[in-house]
Amino acid sequence: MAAPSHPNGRKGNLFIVSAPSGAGKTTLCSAVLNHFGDIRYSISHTTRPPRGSEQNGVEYHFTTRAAFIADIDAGMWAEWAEVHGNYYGTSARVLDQTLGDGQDILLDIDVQGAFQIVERYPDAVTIFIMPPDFEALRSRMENRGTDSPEVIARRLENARGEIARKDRYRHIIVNDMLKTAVAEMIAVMARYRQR
Ligand SMILES: Nc1nc2c(ncn2[C@@H]2O[C@H](COP(=O)(O)OP(=O)(O)O)[C@@H](O)[C@H]2O)c(=O)[nH]1
Ligand SMILES: Nc1ncnc2c1ncn2[C@@H]1O[C@H](COP(=O)(O)OP(=O)(O)O)[C@@H](O)[C@H]1O
Repeated sequence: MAAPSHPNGRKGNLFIVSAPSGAGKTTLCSAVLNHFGDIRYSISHTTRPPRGSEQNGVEYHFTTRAAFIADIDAGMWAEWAEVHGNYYGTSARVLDQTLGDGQDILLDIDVQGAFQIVERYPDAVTIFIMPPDFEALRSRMENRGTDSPEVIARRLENARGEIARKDRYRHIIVNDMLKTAVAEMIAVMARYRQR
């Protein structure tokens, strides 16, 4: 049997990052994961189609609505939600195994999913990424060039509701200058990792 990666049998840290679409969450998470090098990224399952160069099993596990719903009934999800018209979910098995091995893990999930995880794992460290202003969200999504105008409009509409719930997060980071936001997020996470 493989030895647990943490010698004290301590559980891993569970970091949750949420943000309205276009705030820069994906960019920030990949910078932070690169920096630490030993934090696992939780690959969600989704019914949304792949965009740009996304690959199955890398950014997401892409699945069908029928398969996703069957997995709800089978109790496979630690949390799941419908976001911008698609289903997204986190595997309970992967999450419990990772934390049990003493391995830190980062979840990039929406506000509904974040609250479900906090119910189930009260020690979860929640981080909300804010854009500097609403206009930045629009221009970042437009510049990213991966979504249709209809998809962008829907995501902008949903952003207000997501931002309205930001105060339930332990940490709020404004992603104005990318470098500053990355440094801030690293500092927040490093504090928990030292405990
Ligand atoms: N509840 C939940 N939300 C997720 C999960 N994976 C991704 N999301 C959220 O779904 C939303 C849309 O993600 P995505 O389609 O990748 O677009 P993005 O907003 O541009 O990153 C974002 O708020 C993600 O944080 C998941 O497993 N569960
Ligand atoms: N601080 C920033 N300043 C300007 N552009 C940014 C910043 N952070 C991210 N971006 C850009 O904004 C777009 C959306 O970022 P992304 O990380 O995909 O957001 P999200 O995952 O939150 O939807 C990308 O094209 C990204 O390069």
